[in-house]
This record gives sequence, C-alpha cells and structure tokens, in this order.
Amino acid sequence: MGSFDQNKAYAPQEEGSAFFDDGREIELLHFVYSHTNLENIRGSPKNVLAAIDEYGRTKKYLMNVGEDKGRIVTDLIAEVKPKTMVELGGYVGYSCILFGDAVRDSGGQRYYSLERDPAFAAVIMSLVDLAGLSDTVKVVVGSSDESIARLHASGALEHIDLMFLDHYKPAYVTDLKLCEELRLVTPGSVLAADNVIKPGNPPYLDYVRSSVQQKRKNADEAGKGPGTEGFLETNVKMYEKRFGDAKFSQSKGNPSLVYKSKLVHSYEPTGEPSSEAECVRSSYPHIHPSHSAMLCSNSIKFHLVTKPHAPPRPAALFFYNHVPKNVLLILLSLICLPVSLALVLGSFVLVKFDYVRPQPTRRPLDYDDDPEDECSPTRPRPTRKTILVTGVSMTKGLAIARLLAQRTPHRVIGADVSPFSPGRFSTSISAFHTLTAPSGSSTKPYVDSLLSVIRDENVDLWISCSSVVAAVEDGQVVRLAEETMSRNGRIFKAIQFREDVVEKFHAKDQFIDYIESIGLQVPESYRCTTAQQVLDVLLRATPETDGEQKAGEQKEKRFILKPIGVDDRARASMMTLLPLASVPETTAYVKKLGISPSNPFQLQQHIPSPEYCTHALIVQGRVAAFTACPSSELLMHYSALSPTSHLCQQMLEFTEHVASEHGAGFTGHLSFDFLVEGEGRNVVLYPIECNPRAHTAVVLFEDEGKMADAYLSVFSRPRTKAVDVIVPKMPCPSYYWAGHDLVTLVVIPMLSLFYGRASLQDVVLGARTFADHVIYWRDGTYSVWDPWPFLVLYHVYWPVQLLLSLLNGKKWSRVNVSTTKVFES
Ligand SMILES: C[S@@+](CC[C@H](N)C(=O)[O-])C[C@H]1O[C@@H](n2cnc3c(N)ncnc32)[C@H](O)[C@@H]1O
Repeated sequence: MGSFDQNKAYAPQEEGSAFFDDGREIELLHFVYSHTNLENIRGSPKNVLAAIDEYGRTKKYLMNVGEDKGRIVTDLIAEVKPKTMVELGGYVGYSCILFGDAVRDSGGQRYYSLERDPAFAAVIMSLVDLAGLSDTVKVVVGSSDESIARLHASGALEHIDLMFLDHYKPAYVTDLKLCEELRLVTPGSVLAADNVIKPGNPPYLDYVRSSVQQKRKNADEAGKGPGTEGFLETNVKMYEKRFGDAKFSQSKGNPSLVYKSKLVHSYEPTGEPSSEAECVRSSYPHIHPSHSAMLCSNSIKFHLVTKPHAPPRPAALFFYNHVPKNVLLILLSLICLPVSLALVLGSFVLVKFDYVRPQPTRRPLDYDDDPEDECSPTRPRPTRKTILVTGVSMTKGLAIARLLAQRTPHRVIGADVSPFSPGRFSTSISAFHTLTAPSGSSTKPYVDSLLSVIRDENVDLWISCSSVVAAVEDGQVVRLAEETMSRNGRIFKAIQFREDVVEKFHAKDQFIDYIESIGLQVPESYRCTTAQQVLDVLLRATPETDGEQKAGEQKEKRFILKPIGVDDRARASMMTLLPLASVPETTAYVKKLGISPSNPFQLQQHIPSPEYCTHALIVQGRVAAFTACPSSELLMHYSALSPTSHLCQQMLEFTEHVASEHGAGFTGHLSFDFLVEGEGRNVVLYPIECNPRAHTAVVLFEDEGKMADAYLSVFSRPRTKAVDVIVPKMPCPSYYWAGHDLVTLVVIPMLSLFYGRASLQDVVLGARTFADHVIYWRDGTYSVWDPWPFLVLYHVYWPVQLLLSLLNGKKWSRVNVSTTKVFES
C-alpha cells in the first residue's frame, strides 16, 4: 500500500450521524450541474468522479468509497470481468460510476446499484445519466433484501459475478445469505466488502471465515436470527431517522459454500489513518507468498475481498468407487424398470387412442425426391432411396434417423458398433447392422464393415454420426465408397467430410492455425510437445512479481492446457488454470501430464466468458441448417438460442465463412465451441474447438420437418441462389436426459445428505430442478411414438456397459448418456 496524497483528502467526517442526509447530496447535484467544466463532464465518468471528489474536498465530506479504495475494486473487476455486478448501497453514485464504468470496459453487461433512500437514488440516477452510463447501470430503489428478491423473481438477476457490499453493516450477512439461497452467489462469485474492520463488521467476518460445519450448526440453532450485536451503535442507528428499525432477511443461506478471503488495505477518501490491524492470509491461489506477508502489516483502512468456492473436497464417498458406483447404477436401473415399462405401455395407449398429437406423417414419394434430375426433360420415376445412419446408439444418430423416417418416404437403416444400440430398437429403423469397433491403430475392420453395409444395402445416402474415435475413418469411408459406387455407375452421397478435412478441423492446433489463417480471431494458443515449452510460455506470460501489483500494470494471464489427441484423463483436469500458486507447483502439474511429441498439448489463453456450442449441416459448401446453444456441463442440457439473436447470427456468419472457404465439395456436419465476450452488438467470438461431425444439439430440430429436406438437398445440384438456413422451430423446448438428471440431481444429493455431505436444501433444490425438467423440458431419447430406445438405453445398454466395466475392471470417471461416451479414469 502506498502513501496517501493529502491534496486529494476529503473534508473530515463530522461527528455522530451529521455527515450525511442533511441536504448535501442535493447540494452536490447543484455543484456538479453548475460546474464551469460541465460540458467536459457530460459523458465522462472520469470527470463526473472528479467533480464529486472536488465537492468532497472543498465543500463537505461524502461517504464515498473514494479513489484509493475504489482502485482495489476496479482491479478486481479487471480480473474477474463480471458479466453482472451488484453493489449494495449506492449513496450519491460514486462507486456506481467508478465500478459501472470499469464493468463496461471489461466487457460486462449490467451493474445494479441497490439504494434504499429514494432521494439518494435520484442523485445516483442523475449523475449516472450525466456520465453516460445509463445503458450499463440500473439503479434499484428500495431495501437491498427486497430489491435482491425482486430482481431475482423477475429473472432480471440470475447470477452475481461480483458484489460490492457497502450499505447497512448488519445487513451484510443477511443479504449475503439471501444471495446464496437464491443461488445468485455461487462458487466463482467474488465479494468485496467495505469497512469490515473499521467501523467493523465482526458477524460478516465470522460468517465468511466459518467452515461448513460451523455454518450448519449456526443455521440449525432455532430462533437465533440475525441481529445488531457486535456493531457500533452509530452504525446500527445511522439510518434510523428515515427508516426506523431495520428488518432483515431471515434466509439461512447456503452453508455448503465456504470462502477464501483476503484483507486489502487502503485509505478512506479523507486519508484518515487508523491504528487497527487485522491480518488474513490470502487464499487466492495466484497471490505470491510475499504479497500475502505484506498483508500482515498494520493496516489503515481496507476491504475484505472474498471468493466463495466449493469446500475443499474431502475423501470421495464410498459410492464414487468403482464397484459400488457400477452396482448402484445397475440397481437403480432395476428399481426404475417398472416406471419405464409403464411409460412404454402408456405411450402405446396414448398413441392408440389418439391422446397425443399425430406422428409427423411420411409424405408420398414424388419428384422432389429425385432432385438431381429436376432439370431433365425426360424425368425418370422417382425411386425410394436407402438412407444409412451410423451411430444410432447416440441421441444424435437416433434423432436424425427418426426425422428422416418420419418426414421422408425413404427407407432408413441404422448401424452401430454396439449390438445393444438403443437405435436398433427404434421403429424408424428398417434394418440394423453391427459394425466392428475401431480399436487403437487397427481401423481396417471398422472401415471394411461399414463399406460392406453401404455396398450390400445399396445405400444412396449415408449420414455419419459416428463417435470421435471413428471420425477420421469415416472420412476414409466416404472416399472409398464414392470411388466404388461410381465404378458401379451408382450415385452415392454422404453427409461426412473427407479425412483431410476431418483431420484439419479435429486437431485443436491445426484448427486454430486455420482460423487464424482466414483472418478470424482466435485466443492466444501454443502447440507444446514438451513440458518445458509449456513452462516457458507460462513464465514469460506471467512473470513473478515481488510485491503489490501497481495500478495500470497488465493483469496476470491465465491459461488452460488441453490434450490435442483423445486423452480422457488429461481432459478431466483441463480446466485447471495455470500457472498455479508457485513455480514448483506449476512445474509438477505440467510434468505429470506426459506431454511429448506423440502426446502434444495445446496451451490456450483462458478467457473467462460464457461458452456456446453450435451444430450446422453443411451441404455443398453452404450452411443448410444451423442452431446454437449455451454449453452446459457434460453437454446434457440443450436450449436453443433465438435464431434471430445477434449472437446466433454472428456464430452462423462465422460458420458460413468457414463453409464458403471450402467450395461445393464440402458436405458434412460441423460444430464449433465459442467463448463469447461482451453482449448485443459488441460480442467478440473466440472459437476454441471444432468438431467436424454431428452434435447432439441436432435434437433441437425434432419439430422442424424442413430439416429432412435439408439432408436430401445433397442430391440437388449446387445452389447458385441463396437459400434459407433451416433453424429449429420456435418456440423450441429445452432438452435433458432423464437418466443423467435422475442421478445428478436426485440420487447423488440424497446419498450425500445421508453421509452429511449435502444439506436438505441441496436435495430439495435438486429434486425441484429435476421435476421442472420432467414437466417442462423434453427428454432427448424418449418419443411417444417410438419409446423402445428409451427403455433399451436405461435398462439394457447401460446395465450391460456397467456390468462389462465391473468384469473387465476398466474404471471410468463420467459417462455421457446421450453420446454413450465413457470417460476413462
Ligand atoms: C456508505 S454509503 C455507500 C457509498 C457508495 N457505495 C459509494 O462508495 O459511493 C451507504 C449507502 O447504503 C444505503 N443503504 C443503507 N441500508 C441499505 C439497505 N438496506 N438497502 C439499500 N441501501 C442501503 C444508504 O442509504 C447509503 O446511501
């Protein structure tokens, strides 16, 4: 902490509560609006702050956060890059203008200033407007707890990335608990609380420093509501004149959250020194130890910066171990079997007695089904085609097979490497073939088995939905099948890129190089074939500091390290932010990954922004169908973005750009993962990965019949005129997978409660979310006209896989129900 520049000191604070609410706030407005420099002040947050400071220095004290303490929070904003920030207590808008401006600069969307006093709120609004920040800042009048609850209930506030607490001291804890309960504050949120030592807020310090057990115990102590004990009387009574006795939220919070805290020292705007001291060792992982030691010096004034995170993970509960995990899941499948059987039976009854909307009807064969001949004067009779869909054990393959079987007159057949493939039992599939699974370097049997299905079944169109391990091989099959079929005088089409294209898009490093080469923006990325290369980049990008970071200094860059090939174990930990707290820790972490020329990794700049995924069908170099949705953990929940939204249009434009680069021979499924900074018209897309194959998001097209035509358009001549891109029919339901949600939202919280690792609240919340999904969302596998795949998936396919895993001892860490992928551990 540097010294205080006395020239900037505010007028001293008056005794008692005579330092505010005596008309000075309105006087400040007059002062600013009659300022000789008003024209330069207008539209400039910096100049509005300077004018407020000038009033505080030359006229009367103002209880603002001030420049010095403000810098702590603006630095934090630059680090956290909050999309949404909330302040509790706005007063005349100093912190609101300073932080609102910083949030806007760092790409954030919204700054809420919660102020109870309507007169103060009016001053804030007026000065925010003068500063030109009204688009970003929203001033909310009312008591903070009521405002938080209202904003949450209306959907305007879904999550708080950064919160600044600077209002009524006894309400710090009660408001924080309310935010926890409403899941506005979750692991990853950051809190900055002012004046926790002087004037002092012991209950707040106690709360954020308590362990889960202490918090649970306190929460269970009936009748011991929040109060004003431990506060200076002046602090308790300072708002009494206008608002009488304070009422508090009675929320119990979320005791499962624990916080890492650090105290940061600074000066009040008056520059007044204090002899109090408090030392908290920083738990921020990236703070250098010498910096932490510095925090132990005597403080003058300070903030407490607090970061909640999941509690340190204790030893895994027994049911996460290999044998109990598999056995419990098999048992769960057995327990749920009667429910699934009832569902299948119910489906037949509903369909039989017309209780559901009619199944989309197959249209008769007509000339549109042979579009390759559409210009021929001697048009032959249209013929029924055979369409092969591979990968029908996965939701994406099943969804495409159903779509084509229900909406076109053609014969749809399926193939998969698993004989228990749920798609095999779909009424959409006329015939099923078991393929030989590719294993390691031996891919020939897989390629041969697929080629023989194409040949024996006289396949006209092959839609590949194979898994990542067969992506390149599928590219080979296209080439070989096209050669063979054309030798035999047959027309054969495939929705699958050739192997060279697959390789280029599939390898993370080649993809980033390619995107950069066509002039599109990419995150900073390095291909590394040795641990030393990784360490060199990390140390160069984030030099060690031996003290406090100076204002204006570039913030530390963080990186993530991803395997370029398929490496489930490394993938599981790839979101670890690097560098770690110390050089030895970083070195040890990087070295244990086994980075080598045959196992290269990509070191990529971490962009702390929301992630989106897209799915596109590309036909002859044009985007025929497109959708985008926010990425969810394990990609088990899908909600389509509005196709007309600017963000969706931007991602579509990007995809069109890439597709048009490759010309008319470019046909296949293409999906991208993007990190998205900013919002509205100011979004910046960072493509981070590409999957040149079908994405599960294809389920979102279930109700859009034109999607089937988009697949058949592969038989048409390349279009010269622009055609409409097919998008999911709006409003489009969100999708979930019942088995995944049952385990993650209901079973695991219940078992964890039993072992004291979760609260009743966690269980209720999980069950409520599950119920919401069952009632309002759509299951990705279940279809009332075609219920067998659902039954087979949960009661044949997965039990068999789990049994095999028990027998062969192959351990797994996660499974993806929709893609049937098992992540090895
Ligand atoms: C210290 S001042 C805030 C200063 C401001 N953050 C700044 O630095 O510019 C505290 C403010 O909190 C407001 N306040 C007090 N209790 C509140 C409550 N329960 N809800 C919302 N605002 C409250 C007061 O009216 C006062 O304007």
